[in-house]
Amino acid sequence: MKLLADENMPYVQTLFGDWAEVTTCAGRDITPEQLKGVEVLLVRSITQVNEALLTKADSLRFVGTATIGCDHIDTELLAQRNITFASAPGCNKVAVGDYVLAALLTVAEHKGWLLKEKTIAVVGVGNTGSQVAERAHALGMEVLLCDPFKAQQSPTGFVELAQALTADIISFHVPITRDGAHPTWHLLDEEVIHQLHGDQVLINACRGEVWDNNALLLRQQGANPLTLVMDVWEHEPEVLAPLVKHTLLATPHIAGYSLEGKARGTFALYQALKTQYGQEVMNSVEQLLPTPPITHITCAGEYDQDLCTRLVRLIYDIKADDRAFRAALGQHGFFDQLRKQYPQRRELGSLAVESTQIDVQNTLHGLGFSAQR
Ligand SMILES: NC(=O)c1ccc[n+]([C@@H]2O[C@H](COP(=O)([O-])OP(=O)(O)OC[C@H]3O[C@@H](n4cnc5c(N)ncnc54)[C@H](O)[C@@H]3O)[C@@H](O)[C@H]2O)c1
Ligand SMILES: O=C(O)[C@H](O)[C@H](O)COP(=O)(O)O
Repeated sequence: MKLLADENMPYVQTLFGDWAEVTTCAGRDITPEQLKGVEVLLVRSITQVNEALLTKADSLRFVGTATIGCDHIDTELLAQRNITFASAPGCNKVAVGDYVLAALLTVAEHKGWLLKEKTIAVVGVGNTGSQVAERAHALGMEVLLCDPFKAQQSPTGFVELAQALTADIISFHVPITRDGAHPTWHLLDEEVIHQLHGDQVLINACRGEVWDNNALLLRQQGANPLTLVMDVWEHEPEVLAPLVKHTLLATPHIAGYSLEGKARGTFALYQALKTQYGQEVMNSVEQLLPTPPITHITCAGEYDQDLCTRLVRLIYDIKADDRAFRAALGQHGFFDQLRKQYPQRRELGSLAVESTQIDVQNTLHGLGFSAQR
């Protein structure tokens, strides 16, 4: 069986190499010719799987995306052609939670804020948004949840977008949608951007098109710029370069790029594909992962935001990602290059943190660290 996979997908050879003829290539460059005779196509979010790509894909039986977002896949077309489709919901939600936590602590350091005195609005309370909300609760923040679809099912506990937009920090975790009752394309449009006040912080770790980047640039060039954390950009891999110097943190769509998150993405497709072919599956992704560089730490003393910042940076230094982005900005192909060469990043849960004080221990676990190894 011929299997073609994106080269940025770890563990493809390990999981599929014994029963498929595996070829890998750059996800943005897959051509219709390459799909001739291919039965299984495994992509990440940068491959547009549409009519144009599938013109010569006569043998294609299975398409999988090792990502949460599916906006790059024409799922109707796949259904029409009887091609099984699988994605990896939730695979990198923990990594996104880690990313936003690291961003919050860096924002707080920059602004001299105590996060427990601040309000955060989570817009989109699914897999990734819930991770962010949990960590913000553990930080002692007031958390506003905004999700009109979830609010329909359980009307208490959610706020309207207008109220969410009054929070000190607003973090976006919605899929990109252009239709329906609550489309997210340019959810943050010129009008909304204009209403925000200069002390507010915006975080986008979902899809670039949720924010109107040109309108944002205009706002940032004015008298009261916002504090911005941008992992995703309109028109990736292009970036509106002048906007970068008006961001506090800028990264190349790597919020979900923990080793665990990527491995879970490939593993979800392995399970779906093996099941389709009636084969036995390994049931845990853990056995694929190497031992993390630091596995265990004991904390003395009280919990404070500074301790939290130091512990998070031990595992994930978001400022290093930001520095690499700014250093490479403008070089040809820099965005994809940074993603391809992304260093191995582990999740906070790979570190077991112990403290003799139960409240410190509980807080650190709420932030995503493990208890015992
Ligand atoms: N930057 C990254 O590396 C990265 C990683 C993972 C996911 N993502 C993106 O983040 C998106 C969200 O991921 P997820 O796993 O949380 O998805 P999810 O489907 O679990 O949750 C999305 C939530 O958004 C809500 N929603 C939809 N439209 C809304 C609107 N107009 N206002 C408020 N809420 C709305 C939905 O009801 C749902 O609860 C993905 O679709 C993907 O595009 C990015
Ligand atoms: O939707 C997702 O899961 C994320 O956006 C994912 O992390 C993107 O990774 P990529 O497909 O760009 O490698």
